[in-house]
Amino acid sequence: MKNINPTTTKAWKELEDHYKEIQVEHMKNMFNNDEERADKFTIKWEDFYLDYSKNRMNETTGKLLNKLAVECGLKEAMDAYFQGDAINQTEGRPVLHTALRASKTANVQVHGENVIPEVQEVKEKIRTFTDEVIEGKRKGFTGKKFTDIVNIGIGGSDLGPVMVADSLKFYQNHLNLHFISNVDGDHVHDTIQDLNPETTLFVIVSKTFTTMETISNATTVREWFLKKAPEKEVSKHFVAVSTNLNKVESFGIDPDNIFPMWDWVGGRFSLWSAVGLSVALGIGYNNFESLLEGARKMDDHFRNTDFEKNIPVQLALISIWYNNFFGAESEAVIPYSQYLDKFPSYLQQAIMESNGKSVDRNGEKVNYQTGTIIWGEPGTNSQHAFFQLIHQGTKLIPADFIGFKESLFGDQGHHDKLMANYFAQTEALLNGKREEVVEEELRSMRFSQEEIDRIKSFKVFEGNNPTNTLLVQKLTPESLGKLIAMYEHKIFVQGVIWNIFSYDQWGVELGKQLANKILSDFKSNNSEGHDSSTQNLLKFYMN
Ligand SMILES: O=P(O)(O)OC[C@H]1O[C@](O)(CO)[C@@H](O)[C@@H]1O
Repeated sequence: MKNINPTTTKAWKELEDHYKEIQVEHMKNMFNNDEERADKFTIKWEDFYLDYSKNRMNETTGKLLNKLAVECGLKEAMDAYFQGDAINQTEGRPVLHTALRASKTANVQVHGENVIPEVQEVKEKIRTFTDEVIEGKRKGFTGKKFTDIVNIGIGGSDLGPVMVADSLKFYQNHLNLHFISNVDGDHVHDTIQDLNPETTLFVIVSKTFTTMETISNATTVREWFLKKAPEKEVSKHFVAVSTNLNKVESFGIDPDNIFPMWDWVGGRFSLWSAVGLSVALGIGYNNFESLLEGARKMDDHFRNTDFEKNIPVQLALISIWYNNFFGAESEAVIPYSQYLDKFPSYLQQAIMESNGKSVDRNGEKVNYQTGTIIWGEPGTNSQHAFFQLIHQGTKLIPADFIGFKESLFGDQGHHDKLMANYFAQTEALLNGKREEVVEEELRSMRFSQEEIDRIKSFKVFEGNNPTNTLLVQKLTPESLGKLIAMYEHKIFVQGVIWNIFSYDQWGVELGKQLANKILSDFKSNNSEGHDSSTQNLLKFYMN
């Protein structure tokens, strides 16, 4: 991979000059001056329709952004990513979540060995296990069928599975899924209080099996279970997903109940592995396979499509355009589906843990902005919460609008209302509302000229707010797989151009270390050795 400071490329310099022209242009005029604009900035692929014409860009912008990608060596980097080069250099590992959904006949080499047969073996294990639990062949210690599945994990070992389980709830079978992540005891106790140990299966997910939150929650749950069942029955009710087989066994989990994962899969990209076991249990193995199939199709699209028509590449470049040239700090993701409620928080980890870096691949401090802040909520709820700021605030907030042509329950009346809002918002953000229109409207409502002059400025919308509109046929396991993989590849492209390592997360370590120190301070009632603010707070807490 090339280690190029993107600001030193020719394309960057040209984009800086070009920005000065675009910055003062209103998108409304861009549409008025070019009848074909919408078609030019649309990518149709499978059941995805991406319209990115409502962005503050023209054809020159597109060309320069693509040139930037070429100069930063994106194509070579993509080859390195898919073929298993150790692109996670600070941890010396390849980044191969794509291998988890590759076809059976693929050949992906890690340290000279094809990993696909191993991946297939674990998938078979997931299939057999989930079928047995769903069909009631695998039973609890009193011979009853399982009714509840509890996933215990945090970060990538929670957010991916919980988001997918929530998003695909429509496809869920009779098993009830629960997720425990926070080390807050109220989370675990609130969850287990209504559960029956005889019919509950616990899936402990931790890549390292050392994470404080997960091990604490798993231990609490195990103690709770042992109040009702003898020790030997743990094997019927506890399974684990991890790379750390020794630690799992010493926790007391039967080796047959361990689903391995690999260090070449990052936690926040691991839902495609056995980390998705709870999902497979909840929606059945075939639906889980469809999720993977969708992601594989997006991998193929990303790998084999020219940059100009490549969905993840275009989304990444547009995001860089706003982040690095317009100075936008955040991006909103607004799914028009209540089922995608957890999608923005899933993306927060995926995007911010990956690209929230300030040192480049040469170990130098960067002199440009990197990772964006991600936030969002489903439409239409978000419209009644924070859209005021997007429409009339002082900040530029590019937004992705994700919608579906078909609703799942088929209530067309509701769906039309939902989608009317989805289309209306992007139109309003684009066009805004001019002063003359406001005046006209107030006049027709019989406001006096004096009143009109007093209030009209508050009712003006400048518009020119950028959005990407992604319209997908229907929310299915396959289309969700495509959607997640689309953002995964967007993350990759941005990391390449920003010349940062997207697949480590050293920034979360310091807090963990200090928490362990403070925990031991509690035991000895010691508040010394901290800054005076922390010291005062510790004293107040401990006394
Ligand atoms: O799966 P583990 O090892 O318990 O780690 C959980 C999470 O902790 C992190 O390392 C840091 O938050 C994430 O990257 C990871 O997804």
